[in-house]
Amino acid sequence: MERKPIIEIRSLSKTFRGKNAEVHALQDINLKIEQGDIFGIIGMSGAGKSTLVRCMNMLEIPTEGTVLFDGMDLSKLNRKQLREARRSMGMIFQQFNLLMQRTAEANICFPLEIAGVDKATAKKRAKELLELVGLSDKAKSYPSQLSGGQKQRIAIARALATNPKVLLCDEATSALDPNTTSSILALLKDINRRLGITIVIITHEMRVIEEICNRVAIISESKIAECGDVTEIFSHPKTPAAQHLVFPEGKHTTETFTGKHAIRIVFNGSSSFEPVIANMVLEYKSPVNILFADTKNMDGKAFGQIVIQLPEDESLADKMQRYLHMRGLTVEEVSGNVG
Ligand SMILES: Nc1ncnc2c1ncn2[C@@H]1O[C@H](COP(=O)(O)OP(=O)(O)OP(=O)(O)O)[C@@H](O)[C@H]1O
Repeated sequence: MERKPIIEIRSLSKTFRGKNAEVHALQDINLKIEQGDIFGIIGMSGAGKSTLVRCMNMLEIPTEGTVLFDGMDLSKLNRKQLREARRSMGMIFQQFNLLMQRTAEANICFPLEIAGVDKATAKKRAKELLELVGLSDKAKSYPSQLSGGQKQRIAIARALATNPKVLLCDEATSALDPNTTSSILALLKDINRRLGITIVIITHEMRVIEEICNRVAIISESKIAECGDVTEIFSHPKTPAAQHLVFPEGKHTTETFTGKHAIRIVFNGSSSFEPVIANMVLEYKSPVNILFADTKNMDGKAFGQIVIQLPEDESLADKMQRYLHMRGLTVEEVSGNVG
């Protein structure tokens, strides 16, 4: 059953007009982000990711096209309505953007003060949120006294203060070390599960998509190159932009397979990361030649591809192919370049 889109983008383009030149930052973008998604938008630097996320809350006004938030066309709202809609979309940034002269607690209270919430209620909410992000003991600390990961936790608490339906994250982990990145991603996942908040993540890091997203859009040169379930895109990247992200340069082989019975095994997450080829060799007591391999283990599931050369013997090669099929793997004969 299709869930309701919380954000829908239709035929969106954004052109920046400078004195001498125009930059087409986004061209004909169409996207549906459904309620409860952790939706990743990945692309190289300059691809248009930040512009896209800023168009979602109208921090950037699209040149053409429509942004529907919870069914409302944002371009049709008056200023007051747009302010209200924006309160339903929290945002966090790479550089945290905390107010340095305010304590952690006062930073979290800030959007509530702007929304006209009384001080006591705002403080109570800040206390709950500090607990949620695991920093109850830092209420009175100033940003300069906090680590990067702690600052991002405070920024997340602040973004959640007004009970948003969506949390927009613009490179939220790019300034953090790998361990801190993991802990922030785990917190975002927890927020998504416990509070049902839809999360949109802009990133240039594959690991962010791998660790927490269920849907992904790959943006390349101002356009959406591919969009879909993370498992589907990772197992069958179709466009060069997606292939480049999933199997980065250097991992491709330029070798040409001319021999008989070269097969490509695609791991699409439906099988666990068991040593399937080793087991097959043991079962049939005949070696196979691994010609190319690029697999990754995500959540205990295997993704990627391996190209192997099966034995010359037709009936044995046939049996081996069936063995692999039985284990839920996609197997196809290849010749030529597999990269
Ligand atoms: N305010 C602006 N005025 C003019 N050009 C802009 C403006 N903002 C972005 N651009 C241009 O639009 C293009 C897309 O930029 P954007 O910041 O959205 O990319 P990005 O994918 O987020 O890249 P990065 O990860 O490096 O931030 C770039 O060519 C950028 O120079």
